[in-house]
Amino acid sequence: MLLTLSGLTKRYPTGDLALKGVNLEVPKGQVMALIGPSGAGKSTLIRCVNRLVEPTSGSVVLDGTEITGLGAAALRRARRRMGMIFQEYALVERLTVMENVLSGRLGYVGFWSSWFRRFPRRDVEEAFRLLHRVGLDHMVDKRADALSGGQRQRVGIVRALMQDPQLLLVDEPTASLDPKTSRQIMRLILELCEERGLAAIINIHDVALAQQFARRIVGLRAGEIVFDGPATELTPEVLTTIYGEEDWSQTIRAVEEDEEEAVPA
Ligand SMILES: Nc1ncnc2c1ncn2[C@@H]1O[C@H](COP(=O)(O)OP(=O)(O)OP(=O)(O)O)[C@@H](O)[C@H]1O
Repeated sequence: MLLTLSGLTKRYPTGDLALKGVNLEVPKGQVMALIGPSGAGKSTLIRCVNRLVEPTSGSVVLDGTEITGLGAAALRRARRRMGMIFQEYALVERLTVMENVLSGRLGYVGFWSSWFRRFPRRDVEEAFRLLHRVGLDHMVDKRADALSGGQRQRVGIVRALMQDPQLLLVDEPTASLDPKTSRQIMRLILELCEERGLAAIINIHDVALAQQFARRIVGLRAGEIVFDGPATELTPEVLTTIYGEEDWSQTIRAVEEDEEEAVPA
């Protein structure tokens, strides 16, 4: 098993119990969507995996390494195996696309080399290759603040992949994107995971998108897993269990199949 969460619990200093003993296993190469109402604990769960949020109790084991309990240096090494993609892109605005992408290698490159922005040639070549893959090779020298939302998210994806991770932690990747760009970004993440045998946990608000792109769906409600199964089993009854009473006929409308490529030619 690539990732095993056992009895994962998080109580914030405010007293909020955000996770109540979550058990979850993610095999190598599996892409999983995490859904649930606002405040269910989705972001907390994702952030507990790499200890951006410190779990109160329970354990996180990644590929045999117990993440909980690692000291600072070992945690830094372990985090290289987990690529993180945020909703808000988290790019450095005044740096170029290439500089933002190469910053994904900072955990590997020595302090002084990175200070002088000297990166090994193979890192630069890999960056070009990945930027080409996501359709941004013509934008390497553009500043991050000159990019559209979808382009920024692609840079964020490439930066995460530069670490050569085993697991992607993806927190609301489409929250600030229009519906068409959202589908392109989700498709791109799925394709890249497939190509590279990468596992992913994707926290996503949009149930229809989750259903369209992820085979496995995990539903969180008030800090507990209340559904774990294939997207095809996400019935109105299940959605009521996750979100409470509502009219789901609109939400689980068949998402119209669009034939666009994830990356425009
Ligand atoms: N830094 C924090 N300090 C205190 N309480 C927090 C903190 N972050 C989250 N919480 C609380 O923990 C619970 C879970 O929050 P979390 O952000 O993980 O949920 P979520 O499912 O990601 O929600 P959303 O979909 O709205 O982002 C909520 O009750 C929230 O108020």
